[in-house]
Amino acid sequence: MNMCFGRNWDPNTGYKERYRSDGSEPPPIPYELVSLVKAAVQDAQAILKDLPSMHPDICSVNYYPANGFLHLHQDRDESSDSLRRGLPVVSISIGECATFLYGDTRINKKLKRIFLYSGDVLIFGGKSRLIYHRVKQISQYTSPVQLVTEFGLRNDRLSLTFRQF
Ligand SMILES: O=C(O)CCC(=O)C(=O)O
Ligand SMILES: [Fe+2]
Repeated sequence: MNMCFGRNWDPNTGYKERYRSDGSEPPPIPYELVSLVKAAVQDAQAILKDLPSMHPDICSVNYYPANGFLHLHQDRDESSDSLRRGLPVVSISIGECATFLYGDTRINKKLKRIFLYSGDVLIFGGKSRLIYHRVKQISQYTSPVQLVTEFGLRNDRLSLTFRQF
């Protein structure tokens, strides 16, 4: 399940439809999140000197239930300029831990694996902008207790993925 801030993006139609299915435009990305994303990229640039800066104008929110997953894909619907410059994709994980596979190949057994826990920020850009990636599975009972008790995010995961069109 997917919803957007900033620009409308749909896994099937990409950025073609400006309006959402109810005819409304997506709300702007909250500025606190824009600042957080820019600060995360700046922090990463301290280590990866040639990681380009970006100003996010799209935030896509994915909801994963306990049995959720996301098939192998590249994020390549953005403008050719954004892709050519390798403007980073920044993704923030909330809730249950995701097993995230990635690599420069579609061959499943060659993909690398990382675990994305609640609060983790994943950044890929520069020459890694077009990596293949997928969410293999969601692990239960890995969410911070506070998310469960205060927000009822039980057995679920949200990811907020920011890009510059
Ligand atoms: O949920 C994630 O961590 C990845 C999301 C993703 O790859 C996407 O929205 O394109
Ligand atoms: Fe993606």
